[in-house]
Amino acid sequence: MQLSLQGKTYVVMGVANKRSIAWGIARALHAAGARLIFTYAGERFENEVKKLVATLEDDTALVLPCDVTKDEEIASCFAQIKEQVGVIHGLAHCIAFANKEHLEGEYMNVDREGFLLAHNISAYSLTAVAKAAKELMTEGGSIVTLTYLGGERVVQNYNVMGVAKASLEASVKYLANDLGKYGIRVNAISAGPIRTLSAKGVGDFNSILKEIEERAPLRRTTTQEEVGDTALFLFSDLSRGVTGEIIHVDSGYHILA
Ligand SMILES: CCCCCCc1ccc(Oc2ccc(Oc3cccc(O)n3)cc2)c(O)c1
Repeated sequence: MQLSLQGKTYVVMGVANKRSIAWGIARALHAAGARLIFTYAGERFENEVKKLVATLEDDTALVLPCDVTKDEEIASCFAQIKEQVGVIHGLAHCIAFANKEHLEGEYMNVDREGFLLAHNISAYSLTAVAKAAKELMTEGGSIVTLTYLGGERVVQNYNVMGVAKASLEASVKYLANDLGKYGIRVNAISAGPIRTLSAKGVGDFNSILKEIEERAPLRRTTTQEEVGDTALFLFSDLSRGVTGEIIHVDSGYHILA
């Protein structure tokens, strides 16, 4: 058993820039020899993603648009992937969104539209892409998504994103149950806070980084590379017995009261 992904193909959804966790995952998979397909949502990310992918010097990589709020975009994206590569061995789902004004202050300020938007993009999208990816994972495979402690217990300001992450984490388990018989595993990485473009949308982000450096068992914050390495484990055969699991890569912070 080993960590090599030579001859395998993975879809990485959600790279926005070089600080994205998705990019940390992509670099780990690339280093292990995987072929990568990237999807992004919104024209504004296309150039940034293509520039980043070019640095991998892998001309087999593909970059496709995929707005996960539209079923027809998911269908056409995976139809293109099927046409170009045929079989995939896994998918990294690094997609979430909530309106910024609902990511500070009181949770119950959220309205119906904001609640549904957060759940549509941050929770349902995993189920939607898993359904499409399953058809291409004819040799089995592994699906990994990203979650955060605020989905397990109250973290001030995380608010509706926490409620959506609770839904995402339950989805991981129900999808693991459905897909196990097809040889497909479904897991989540619960990452400690990392200064990404997304993190800019959450209120009082800086104070939580400081608290982690002072109190987390490892006395330091989480890095993109650490998350990438755990994702590599979850995509490799070394984790062949693991499914429906949430692995915390957070310097141990989640064990504290
Ligand atoms: C108060 C909690 C501090 C730690 C938050 C760690 C974290 C950082 C970023 C995370 O990912 C998102 C993704 C989208 C998101 O919604 C956004 C992001 C930017 C602008 C905007 O309008 N919405 C908020 C967080 C995430 O799920 C968790």
